[in-house]
Parts: sequence; C-alpha cells; structure tokens
Amino acid sequence: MGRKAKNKQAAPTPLVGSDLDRRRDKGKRKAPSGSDNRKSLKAAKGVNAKSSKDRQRRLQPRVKKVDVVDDDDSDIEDALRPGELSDDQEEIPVKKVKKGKKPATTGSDEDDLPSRPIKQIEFSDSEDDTGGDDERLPPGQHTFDLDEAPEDDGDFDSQEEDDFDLVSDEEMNSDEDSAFASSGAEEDVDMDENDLPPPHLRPNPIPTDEEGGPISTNLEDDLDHQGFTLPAVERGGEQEDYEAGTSLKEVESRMRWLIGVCSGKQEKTSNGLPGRSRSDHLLQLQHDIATYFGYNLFLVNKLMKLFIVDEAIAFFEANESPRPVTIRANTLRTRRRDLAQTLSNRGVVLEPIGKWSKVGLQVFESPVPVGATPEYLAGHYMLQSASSFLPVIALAPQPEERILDMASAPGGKTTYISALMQNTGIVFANDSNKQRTKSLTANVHRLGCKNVVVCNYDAREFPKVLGGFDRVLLDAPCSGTGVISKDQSVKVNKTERDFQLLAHLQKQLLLCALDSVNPNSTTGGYVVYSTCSVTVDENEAVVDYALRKRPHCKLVDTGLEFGVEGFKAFEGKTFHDNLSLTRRYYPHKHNMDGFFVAKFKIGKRAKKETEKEEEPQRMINAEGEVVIQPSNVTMFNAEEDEQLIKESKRKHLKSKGIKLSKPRSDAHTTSTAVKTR
Ligand SMILES: C[S@@+](CC[C@H](N)C(=O)[O-])C[C@H]1O[C@@H](n2cnc3c(N)ncnc32)[C@H](O)[C@@H]1O
Repeated sequence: MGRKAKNKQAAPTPLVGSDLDRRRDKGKRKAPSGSDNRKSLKAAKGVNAKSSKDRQRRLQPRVKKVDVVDDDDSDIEDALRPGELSDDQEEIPVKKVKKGKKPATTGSDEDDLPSRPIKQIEFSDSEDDTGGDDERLPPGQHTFDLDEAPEDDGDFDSQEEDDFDLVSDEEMNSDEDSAFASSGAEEDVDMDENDLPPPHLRPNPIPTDEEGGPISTNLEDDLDHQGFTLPAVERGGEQEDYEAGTSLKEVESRMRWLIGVCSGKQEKTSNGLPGRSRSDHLLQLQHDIATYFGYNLFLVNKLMKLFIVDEAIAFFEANESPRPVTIRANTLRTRRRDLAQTLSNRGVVLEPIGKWSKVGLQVFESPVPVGATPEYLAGHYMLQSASSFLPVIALAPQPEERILDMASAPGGKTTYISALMQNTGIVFANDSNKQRTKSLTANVHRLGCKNVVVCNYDAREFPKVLGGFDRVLLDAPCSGTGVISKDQSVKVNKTERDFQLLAHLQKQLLLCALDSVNPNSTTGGYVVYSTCSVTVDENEAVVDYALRKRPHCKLVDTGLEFGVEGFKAFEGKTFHDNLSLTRRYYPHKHNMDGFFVAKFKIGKRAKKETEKEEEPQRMINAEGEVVIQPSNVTMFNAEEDEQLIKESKRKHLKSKGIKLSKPRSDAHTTSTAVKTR
C-alpha cells in the first residue's frame, strides 16, 4: 500500500532554523563531499515532476530520527535540509566564489529535466487516508478537462446570469497597478504568541533581528558582490534552462547573497551590485530560487508575493521536508487515550498534537506502518494531516444537524464531522469524482460512520440537488500550493491559466455552498470554505467575491486558536475588512500543511434576492431517487424524513425476505449509499 511506503519515512522532523542560522553557525560544520554539490545546472532544462523528485532526493539531506520534538533536542538541531551541510560534507565556499570561476563540472543526466506539456489541472488535497489502492489517485489529483472550462470568468454568466455574475479577472485586478508592497506583507504575517501552535509543533522561528525585523546577517559587510553577477537581468529576465557552467552550489551561494541584499530594506541595495536596483537583485533571486528548489519561475514569482524575502525562503525550504505524521483518533470507535496506549504498546512513539485538538496525535516514530495496524484497519484512527482538522473545528458540527460536505473524498473531514455529530443527524458526503468516492465510502465504513450518505454530483448542482442544510463544508479543489512537500509536481505543473480556472471553479462552488444553507437553521446556518493552497487568488479573492455576490452572508470568527490573519489587501486590491477573520496556515510557521479557512454565517436574503429563486429544485427521496419539487420544499422536514426512511428500510428488508415486527425507535437514518446520476 502507498500508505505503508509513506510510513517508511523517517519520523517527522520539525523544521530547524533556516540556512541563515546555519551560516552563523558554519564554523562548526565540515565540508560536503564533492559529488552532490558538483552537479551542474544543466539541471534546469524544463523541469518535470520525476526529475524534480530526483532533485529533491539528491538535495535531501540525511534526516535523523527524533524521539521527541523538542527545540532543545540536539538530534533535531542536526537534522538537515537541502542546502545545509552535513558533517561529512565540504563546506560551501560562499566567500570564495570568484568572478569567472570555472564551472565545477559538466553535470549529470540526473539533472536533465525535460519540460512537459500541461493538459490537465491537478487538484490537490491534504488527506493521507485515501482508502483502497487501485482506485486511488495520487494525493489530491482530480482531472479536469480544460476544453470544458470556460474561456474566462465572463462565460460563466451564461450559466446562471444573476447568481453567478462573476467579476472578470480584469476587473478584479484592475485596481491600482501597484507592485507588491513588502510593508503590507510584513504586517500581515506578523503573529503574536496566540497565533502559534503549541511549541512542539512549531518550526524554528524565521530569523529576525533584535527589533523583530527581518534578519540583518552579520555577513553583510562581506556580502558585497564578491564577483557575483546577475545573468537573469542581463538576459532581460528570460528564464533560461541553465546558465552554462554554473553549478547548483554556485546558484545556492548567489541565492544566499541575494537574500541578504533583498531582505526588505532598500538601503541594503548598497551591498548589491553597483548600478543595479533592488528589483534587479530580486529578479535574479527569483531565478535562483526556481533553479535551486526546482520550481517554474511563474510559481516562484507568485509565491514570493506572499512573503517578505526571508520568510519566502523559509517557506520554500519548509516545502523540502515532510510535515509531522499525525493521526486523528476516531471517537466513534475509541478514545484518544486508549488508542495512544494501544499504539504505544506496539512501539509507536506518539503524543497529543497540542491543546487545540482533543483527538489528534503526532507520531514520532513507529516500528510498524501506521496505515496497517490492526487499530487502523478497525477504524480506530484516520491518518490525517494536522491542518485538515482545522476546517472541521471551524465548522463545529452539532448532533442531529444536516450537513453537506461538498467535495469530500477521501473523507478525512467527513468522518471527523460524523464523529463530532456522534453518528446522529445526517452528513451528505459529495464528490464529483466517482473513482474517489470509492475510497471515501471505504473510509466511511472503516470508521463506522452511520450517518453518512455518499453522493456523486458536481457540487455546482447544489442546492438544486438538495438544499436547506444546517452547515456546509466546502474543502475546495485547489492548486495544492500548501502541500508541496507532499506533492512536488506542484512546483512545475501550474500555470497562470490553472490558477484562473481554479479560482473560477472555487467561486462557483462557494456561491453554491452559501445557497445550500438554510438561513432559518436554529442550530447552524454556517459555511466553511477551505483550501490547501496559500495563493490569494484561491482564498481571499474567492471569499471577497462571494461576500459581494451574497450580501446576506458575512464572515465570522473561525474559532480557531491560532493562524495568521487573511490578507485584507493584496497587490493593490482591497478586500472586505472582515477578511481579517479568515485564517492562513503555513508550513514554515505552523509546521503544518499550508491551509486557508474562512467561516460564513448565512443570514436571510433580502426580498429582492429571494424573488429570483422560484425554479423547481431536485431532491433525493428516501428511495434514493431524484425527484423534482417546487423550490419551497427543499428544506428538510425531520418527521417526514423519519417516516420515509423507516418505510424505505421496511421495503428494503421485505425485498430480502426479512419481516420486521417493530421498527427500532433509536435507529438512525442511514448507512452509506452511493447515489450516482
Ligand atoms: C481537497 S479535495 C477534498 C478532500 C476532502 N475534503 C477530505 O478531507 O478528504 C477536493 C475534492 O474536490 C473534488 N472536486 C473537484 N471538483 C469538484 C466539483 N465540481 N464538485 C464536487 N467535487 C469536486 C475532487 O474530486 C477532490 O476529491
């Protein structure tokens, strides 16, 4: 099983300090052995995923297993990441690189990275528990036919003119044409203690100076250009496959120097090349990051806009190492304490994930594959990334509610919702990918969720399929820029067009989610929108769009204890003030997959808005058939449903020759059924 392979990985290694820290420390370290560092930059010849993996493997340092995650643990301090020096490696001679230095070698085949045409968008998710083998797609992948995609946002208007009157991208981006203001970014990423996860889940902090500003390395004096050149600037910013004769080691040296030059303060330009601006140096830095970490230039550019320079490097570095392995105790079958005891009897080293979760456990070391223990097979836990707990915590499902999980496969969040509802009420677990609903169904069964109905619609058909929910979770298909450490192909397979299409789909889905909620719900009336992506296009911009299109819906506090506030402005565009209520999670800050969470409260529509909605709608009856109903009956009627369900059960058993004398009064609605159109 893939899962088994996953569990063969070294124990999760919390992030250690950035390379900048290491450089302060470099006297203690020895030199790298030649071979790894002498690969030439023949490398960057259009990168493909496989080669990117090779590159990562090659760059991946030896990671020691750790017994506990503890900032003081010397094992952790010694765990290395790309670009760091192991004890038996030659020290990278940053200062010794001289102008016109000869290329170290001519490189190797390993570094030849052919480009690949992009035909499909690949959606990402953060779940590990993808169920069965055969039917399973690589994590998060869902094919999407570009030919079926609209040309631009404007086309979507034809589908449902008023409701989906998408703002064109031009309109979205036409506000002041300002370059990314680093000061704004700095404000947005600042965190106080309350923003942070518990200490053992934290990566080392991004280096800052005494005043808390970006680090001013004490290397600045000797960082003067030292013979470095800016070849990317000289060739007019064009991305080149490789710079003839430049080794990866040299790129790294230049990159480190450029970080010092570009890290936020204009004055530092003086340490750069005379006559070259900060943006020249920044351009070269982007090229070097793309080459060194194996990204396409477009994505480096996009991601760097989210952070100040030092933090951007911390983000790229964090994507080179796996996040901690975490599991969620399934309270439908066990208690966390009992599970921890049983697993620890099997030699698994684990501890609670942190105060913010009562069901999460972090696995540090395991002599057995965590995805194949008897407890796993018996459904006592789900292999689930820590960040994917967050949208469900924000959703806060209540017993007896009606909940829709719009894009739910393979079911990490569905099964958590079901457990929080203690197997009462009903959860509609939908996914448009039929193949993926198989692993969803398998997980639902394994974890003993009896209040889940699996269905297979394009979620844009809701609420016409079914509406009137107390709560809706939209864990949207996304680019996966928050889970690059799990899926390195994201580094090279995303284009501008992919982001446009994804944002377009996410906007459509979010409006459908908002429209599927019963505003009169006495217990709920909420929608949670989440992605495992960190780009603003897929997060704040989508939420802001929905707020404008659905004025009766407003953002509310997610209730999450930590996380960075969402952007209120980005690249000259201002979002709704309440975007600060949304939360962002980053691998380098929270030692979790990158994630975004927003929570909406659905109010009553103004009369003008309601008038548009007189179309008949479809709903599923107790027989699992789709029936057409006038729109005003889409709200659930609990008593009526109960009767219908009982009747349906009776008929089902009768058809099998079983006669029930008296129906059980405590029987809950349904077990799993797959409904396809
Ligand atoms: C991020 S994953 C969901 C992960 C899931 N929530 C979990 O916790 O296990 C996104 C899912 O959206 C599904 N999807 C993509 N487009 C969809 C659409 N139009 N309607 C419904 N589901 C869709 C994909 O098949 C994929 O399973």
